[in-house]
Amino acid sequence: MNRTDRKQGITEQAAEEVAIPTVERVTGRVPLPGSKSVTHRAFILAALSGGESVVLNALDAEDTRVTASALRDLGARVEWRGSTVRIRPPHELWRSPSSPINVGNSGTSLRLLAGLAAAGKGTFVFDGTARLRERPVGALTVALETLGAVVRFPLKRGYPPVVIESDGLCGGRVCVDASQSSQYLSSILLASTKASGPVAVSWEENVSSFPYVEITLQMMAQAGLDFRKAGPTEVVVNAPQVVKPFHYRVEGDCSSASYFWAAAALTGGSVLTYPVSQAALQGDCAFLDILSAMGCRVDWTEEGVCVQGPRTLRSVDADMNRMPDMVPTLAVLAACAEGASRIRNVAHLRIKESDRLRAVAVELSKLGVQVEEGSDGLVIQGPPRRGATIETYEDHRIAMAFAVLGLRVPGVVIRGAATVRKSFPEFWDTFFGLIHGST
Ligand SMILES: O=C(O)C1=C[C@@H](OP(=O)(O)O)[C@@H](O)[C@H](O)C1
Ligand SMILES: C=C(OP(=O)(O)O)C(=O)O
Repeated sequence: MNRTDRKQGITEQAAEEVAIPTVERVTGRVPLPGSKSVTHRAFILAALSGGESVVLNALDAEDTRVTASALRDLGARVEWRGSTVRIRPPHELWRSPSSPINVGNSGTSLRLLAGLAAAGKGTFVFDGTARLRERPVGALTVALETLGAVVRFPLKRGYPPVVIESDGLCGGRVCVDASQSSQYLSSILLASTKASGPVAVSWEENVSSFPYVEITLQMMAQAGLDFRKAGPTEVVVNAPQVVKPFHYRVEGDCSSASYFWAAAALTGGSVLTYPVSQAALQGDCAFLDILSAMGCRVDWTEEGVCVQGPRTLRSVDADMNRMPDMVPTLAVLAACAEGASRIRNVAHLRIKESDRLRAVAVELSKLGVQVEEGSDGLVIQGPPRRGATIETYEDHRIAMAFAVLGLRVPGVVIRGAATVRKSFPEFWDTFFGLIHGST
């Protein structure tokens, strides 16, 4: 792909290989798509409502389309116009689709929808890509069984395809093992609102990615659902409840913003991402604290947040358990920082779209960066010494993070670039728009 092609719009051409030009300083403004996590939850809360709800600024990407189409399979009416989505759940309980519900490689869709379906009556089968079949769901189904569902795994115990037979969930007590994924706990919390009686949902302290559970609880509260904290690791959800139909505006996606913050950080430039506010629900906004620790200047404005990169990035030692999706972004910054950086406590990165610890380690090594791969983290010591063609393992976050690194390292080519469609279909247009306006 040459520069002229790039100007004509990468996304339309679904380019598989994209060469990244180096840029002196990246400066500019970047409009953000709606948050993926908030969009998934807004759709599911709409499906729990008693009439038509409207979701504004919804993220239109592969994964949120997966959730929308699964809700259709379950009998909801979903009308998508631009970034406005109208959802009306069926009058009766969820219907059992005649064929498996295909959730692609969207872990959030699989886990949140499995709970939602189990709250209905019938037989529900969830399946997806080859990679999804390697992403576990067993601890969630154990919790659903505690609440009365019957679960089968036709291929491999604990992994999709998963068959859920349910006659509705009962009330009671359930302890969720969310050490592999917070999505199990989010799923049980949402599904519990449809149980036949109140559900005391508890968890161990080792929940991974806990801020996503906080998004779930905050959005349940915004939707008017009744629940109370019964201790540091327990919430009692009142049930059965119906959400009042609502209009909801989705905030900008902080995880998508991170690539542009990183572009400023790596090039000593300055990028404003908007709309996003300090009151954002997403835990990934805390990535800004890490950028500050690395020497960036972070300024919140009325519109959004501006990141300005330093002359030299400082290394960090960071526990990234609470924001796993930010690890590829942090890894490429660490590769250009002074000294060795350590990324800790993210074993759950091995069960994402790719094994992200392995993918980051292998691809950084190709660039001549020294990387030590541990069972649950990485030690990274730059600088990158050469360009290379980067494999993306069908993982959108590997594609976007290494594109940013290419702004500093001559000769980086991203192979499998179209994978960004999972969470950010306009990524390449936004990225090249920004760098063409920069020096
Ligand atoms: O609930 C969510 O919206 C998500 C939770 C996180 O997954 P895990 O809890 O499995 O780490 C995150 O990685 C994913 O991108 C979105
Ligand atoms: C892990 C991710 O998503 P999911 O778990 O929904 O597939 C992600 O977007 O990085």
